[in-house]
Amino acid sequence: MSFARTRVKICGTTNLSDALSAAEAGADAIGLIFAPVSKRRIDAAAARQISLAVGPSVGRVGVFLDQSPEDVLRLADAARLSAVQIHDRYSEAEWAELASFHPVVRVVGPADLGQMDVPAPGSSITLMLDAPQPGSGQPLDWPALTPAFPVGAWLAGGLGPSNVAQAISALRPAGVDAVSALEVRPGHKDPALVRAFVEAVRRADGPSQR
Ligand SMILES: O=C(O)c1ccccc1N[C@@H]1O[C@H](COP(=O)(O)O)[C@@H](O)[C@H]1O
Repeated sequence: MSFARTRVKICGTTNLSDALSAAEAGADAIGLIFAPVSKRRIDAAAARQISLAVGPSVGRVGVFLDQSPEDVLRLADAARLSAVQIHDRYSEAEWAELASFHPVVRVVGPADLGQMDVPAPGSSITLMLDAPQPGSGQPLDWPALTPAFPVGAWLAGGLGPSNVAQAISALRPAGVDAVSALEVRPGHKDPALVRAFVEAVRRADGPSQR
């Protein structure tokens, strides 16, 4: 499958104002983190209010770590999510079950590349490569990962306005995802950095894709 332009997800959204500025900047999706360990955690009621407010053209991706598939399904419904992003290791049966209800972003690390089957085009599972410590702002060694990076996968890990073009040029991901580099403090975005990030992605895509 070829992609018209690199999709952009602004993750760790905890409040309506940040959600609306991400939408206004042109983000394709916002991320709502339910992982109990996160400094950017949001509850289902607040997430639902944001989901309903951003409108139909902005995806709402729930982010989960150390949570069961049952918890994911319950929160996805309560928060009106359009997709779920999973940082856990589930069984093949659990992935299939989850993917029968929601589009799934399955997060993998550099060590997983080449060790697993890549979802077939049209599958409801999309891979996302992230750094081993999610949400830590640590970039990966993109040139070293180029040969193994799966077609159609998304990229996260230490991305921001100043380095996303380099990452796109090395790996040509279907989408990019960022948190730490866009914040004034955990859970609170700098709208200027969010705008700069979206603009940097659009510039990296080239004029024909804008
Ligand atoms: O950001 C978090 O707190 C977090 C916690 C648990 C799971 C995932 C989390 N964030 C994810 O981390 C990557 C990128 O983060 P960064 O840009 O390197 O700070 C992204 O996939 C977030 O969804």
